[in-house]
Amino acid sequence: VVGGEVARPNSWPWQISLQYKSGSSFYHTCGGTLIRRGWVMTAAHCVDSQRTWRVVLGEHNLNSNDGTEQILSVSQVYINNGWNSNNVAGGYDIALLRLSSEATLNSAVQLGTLASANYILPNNNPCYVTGWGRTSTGGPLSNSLKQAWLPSVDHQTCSSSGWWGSTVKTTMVCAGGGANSGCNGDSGGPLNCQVNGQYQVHGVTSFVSSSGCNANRKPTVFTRVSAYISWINGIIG
Ligand SMILES: CC(C)c1ccc(NC(=O)[C@@H]2CCCN2C(=O)[C@H](CCCC[NH3+])NC(=O)C(F)(F)F)cc1
Repeated sequence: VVGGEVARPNSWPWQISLQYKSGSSFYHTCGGTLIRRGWVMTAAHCVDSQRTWRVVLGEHNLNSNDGTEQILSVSQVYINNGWNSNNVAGGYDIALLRLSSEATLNSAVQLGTLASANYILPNNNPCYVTGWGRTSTGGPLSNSLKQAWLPSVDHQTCSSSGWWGSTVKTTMVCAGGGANSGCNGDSGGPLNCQVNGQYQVHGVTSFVSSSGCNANRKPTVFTRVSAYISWINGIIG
């Protein structure tokens, strides 16, 4: 997350850290959202390689014991059939992770509320991007979970010339486009938008400009969760 601030610990209790094993250690690689006690939603591009994954719930500082963490392994990865790892602009950048055991819900670990099927955010809807991703283009990951104010940008604006043009599809959500943005390592995490006074998960962090995370008029692009509700329900039942 570029810009914004460190979040109050566990104030986004559905945010998870997706980590992969290398040697005898695990490393943060992506974010995700806890959507059922045994299921996490993330980005397909986060899990389209063969690795040993684990999910950390109730995380705040990646490098210290907050006392609220629950570490669960991943028993199955479901990548949307439409995903093409050579074409992030094609969309379908969404995956589900079956956890090997169920999360315990408490003040630090809660389920995210997903957007309603087919719901389209109006322009400039209040939203926050959250994650442990780079804090500047090419910079380091954040030790602590960050949040940044990132109002939605409607498709008409986001797909116009000077913005993303035809790279962005209607199955995506844009947000930001100024000084604040998501950045590498925030992938797969939630775009948290306030609808009817409730924070709901409307996006899965998918891509930013390769010329810079907070490039002007290149909003952070998210998979539009409301386009995939039936796919999600078909898998988690
Ligand atoms: C032109 C279009 C197809 C296109 C648009 C944006 C990009 N962006 C990028 O490649 C930048 C640079 C590092 C990773 N990255 C990204 O945007 C990666 C997704 C890469 C998927 C492809 N392997 N996503 C993120 O960093 C994010 F924003 F989700 F946290 C690449 C291609």
